[in-house]
Amino acid sequence: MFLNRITEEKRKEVEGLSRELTADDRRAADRMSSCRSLAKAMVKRESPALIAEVKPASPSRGTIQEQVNPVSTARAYEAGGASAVSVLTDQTFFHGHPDYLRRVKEQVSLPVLRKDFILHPVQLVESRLLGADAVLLIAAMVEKEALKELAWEARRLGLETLIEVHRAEEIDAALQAKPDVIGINNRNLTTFDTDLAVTEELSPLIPEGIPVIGESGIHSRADLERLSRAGVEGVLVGEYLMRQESPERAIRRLLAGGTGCAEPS
Ligand SMILES: O=P(O)(O)OC[C@@H](O)[C@@H](O)c1c[nH]c2ccccc12
Repeated sequence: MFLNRITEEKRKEVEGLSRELTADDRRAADRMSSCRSLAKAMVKRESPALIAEVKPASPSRGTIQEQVNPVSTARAYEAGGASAVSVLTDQTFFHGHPDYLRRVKEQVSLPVLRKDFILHPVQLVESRLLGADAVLLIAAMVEKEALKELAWEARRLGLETLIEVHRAEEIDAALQAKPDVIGINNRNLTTFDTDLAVTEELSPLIPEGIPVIGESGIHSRADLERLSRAGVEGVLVGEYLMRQESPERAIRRLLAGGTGCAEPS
């Protein structure tokens, strides 16, 4: 199962990081601060706020974009009107890279979300050093107490948290960890089935006052409107944007209406 494989892989990375990060690195992370807020960027205007993702590949789709230039992609996202950028830093399954995040943070002025599989605090220190403003935590990946501790440690380091749920049973653990943003993943990380109905079912179960975003499987203006009707403040879009010749125009179309059709390539 995918989550088990990824957990195994991440445990190895955690061992490496624990050896590599020096006491100086850890002190530097403690002193860093961020002034770009993902949660504040999720305020609802006419259409939901858009988090645009730099996603070179995925386990369900294989390679999405062969030659990725994370900086020009993120710049195009910003120019098109995205409210935040998400950067996959996992190399093994998503062909991302930690350095992509560092470079994107330097070159765009939007809040930057680190998309990876975090199960140990040392990955939060690394995220802070890379310049992440927020990190993804996946409720299905860790026990309830561990989720709380990771979220607490993230906050201590000045990182916001996007806590992701896919099943109603995970919502309580997510809320107890006091996330800055809740993400409802429309994709099941075991079967990779993706269904926008997941956001429609779970969104009413989340109390007011915390920004909610719908994640995965958004390919058109109609999809975005559907999630907007389900009450989300934001949406997270990866593959669709990575396949567009002009991600900038694609975002404009998603946010401003139009046909929602993919551009001819
Ligand atoms: O490419 P899509 O279908 O637009 O999905 C983006 C994003 O939601 C997806 O990449 C994602 C959601 N949760 C994750 C957790 C880890 C890695 C990736 C993800």
